[in-house]
Amino acid sequence: MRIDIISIFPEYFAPLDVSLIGKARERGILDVHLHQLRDWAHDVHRTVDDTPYGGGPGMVMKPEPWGEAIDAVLAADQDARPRIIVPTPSGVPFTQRLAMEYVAEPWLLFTPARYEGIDSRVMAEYGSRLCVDEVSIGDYVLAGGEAAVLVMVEAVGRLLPGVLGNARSAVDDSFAPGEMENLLEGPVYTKPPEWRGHEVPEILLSGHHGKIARWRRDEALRRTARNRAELLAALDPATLDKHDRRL
Ligand SMILES: N#Cc1c(-c2ccc3ccn(Cc4ccncc4)c3c2)n[nH]c1N
Repeated sequence: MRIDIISIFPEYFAPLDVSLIGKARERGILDVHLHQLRDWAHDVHRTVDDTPYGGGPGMVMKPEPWGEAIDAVLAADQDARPRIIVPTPSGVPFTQRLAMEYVAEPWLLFTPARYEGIDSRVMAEYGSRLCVDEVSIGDYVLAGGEAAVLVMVEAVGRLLPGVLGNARSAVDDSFAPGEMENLLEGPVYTKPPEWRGHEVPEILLSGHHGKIARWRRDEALRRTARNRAELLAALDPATLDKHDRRL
């Protein structure tokens, strides 16, 4: 997978050099290209923003630098087209299901903005011939889109084949479509078996895999009911057995 990111703060993406995503890049599973938007702002001050038409607070990012920057990225491979992802508080929710959709794409282009966002004509221009998604990582307001891109790149990158390794499957993740969709993962434990008077639940030491699976599902349902009761309402009744309904 290729990922391009255009930003006025490319240094914001240093975390993509480390850990899971960093290793995926070293192994050639993921290819990340960072671009400084100001390289396409040609005035002496390399200006990328201006006052909003119609008045109002803040500044809006000018269309010209973005258009030239996106054109330059598209020119990198004229036989392919990236899916463009625009982080914005006004976007559709970024979910595990959307992450799974994105991991199937060979090329993603993220356009994290600052100020009040990008002149709307930019995505109108590319939306006529490319897939352009406006996406939000949650119902709170950030100062810009870079943190959202870090979140999305990690959520998508960890799903790439070979990144999590054989020891870990994304199938068991909270929210993963299928059995875990709309369910939170339950508690986890490791050695020692007793720590400051707290013991590991006996069932997890039993070696009885069927009972352990049942216990984990019960704990997932309990935690979901406690922390995200609204998700229970969205549970597919077909995935609930009579034991679940007893809880
Ligand atoms: N994804 C996502 C986001 C953002 C976000 C993303 C991109 C930009 C660019 C600029 N801003 C600042 C801003 C713009 C408009 N209204 C208020 C603040 C951004 C915020 N905030 N909250 C989220 N969940």
